[in-house]
Amino acid sequence: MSEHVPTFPDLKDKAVLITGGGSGIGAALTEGFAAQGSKVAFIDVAGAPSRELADRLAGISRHAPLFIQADLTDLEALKQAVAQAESAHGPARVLINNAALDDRHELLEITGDYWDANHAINLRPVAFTAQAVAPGMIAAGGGAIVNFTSTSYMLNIGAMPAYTAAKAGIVGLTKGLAGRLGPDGIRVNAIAPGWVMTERQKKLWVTEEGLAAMIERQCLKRPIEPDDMVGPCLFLASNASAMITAQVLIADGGMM
Ligand SMILES: NC(=O)c1ccc[n+]([C@@H]2O[C@H](COP(=O)([O-])OP(=O)(O)OC[C@H]3O[C@@H](n4cnc5c(N)ncnc54)[C@H](O)[C@@H]3O)[C@@H](O)[C@H]2O)c1
Repeated sequence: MSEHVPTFPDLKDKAVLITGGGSGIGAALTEGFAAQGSKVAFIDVAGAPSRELADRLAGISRHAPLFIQADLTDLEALKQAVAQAESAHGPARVLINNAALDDRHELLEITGDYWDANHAINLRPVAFTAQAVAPGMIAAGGGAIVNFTSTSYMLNIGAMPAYTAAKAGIVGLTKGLAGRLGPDGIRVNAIAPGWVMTERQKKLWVTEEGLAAMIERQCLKRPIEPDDMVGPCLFLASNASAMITAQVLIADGGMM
């Protein structure tokens, strides 16, 4: 974990639920909240990397993170996963909507079914995880929700229209949820990362030239790592951001 991440005392022993927390940025967040002493539960469809992460963190965390295997495109499974987290740790006081699938797709080839399946992971779970968590969070006295959007939707990228539409939708949803849940003491914000060097990105899309071109456009001249998302997310989850809601925090090394 990066040494530049401070401690947020209010996150200690707090129930935190993270979607897609088994790999990529989500794994860094799982580790980051566990390092704060939070009671972390994470939902992920991928069993092997998630179990490996949970096992590794169990020995070094104040609370062993709880891995719940579920497919978030299945709304019943999503609800059951949230209920399982709640019965283990109590109502979530922090929800991080991080899971996504950034498959590339061609506008001229996509079907209605593809579009729906894409939004079933990239947009719908943000709403329905918030819906499932909200009653417990409200009863517990409030909390914070952080949704992961992306700078990709602001960059006119042509290679993934359903994904970027979903990511733009998350911004609208963030503001709608903030308006609806603010009176109940729940803050809702979004983080828009730039291009983050996860294992998936490196395996599928990162090339030396592509990365160099991105860094050329950033003010800060180094690649963005998953750990770089931890500090902004802890900040928006903690009381340090007590009067911040309905906002999008761009974490892209200064490209936008
Ligand atoms: N990596 C980037 O460059 C980048 C840039 C901008 C925004 N983001 C956003 O940050 C977030 C994390 O991205 P990432 O790059 O770490 O993604 P990733 O693909 O590396 O990890 C996503 C996680 O979500 C899980 N997941 C996928 N489908 C699921 C499903 N149906 N049910 C449950 N879990 C599922 C995966 O198993 C995985 O653990 C996403 O919201 C993404 O849109 C990433």
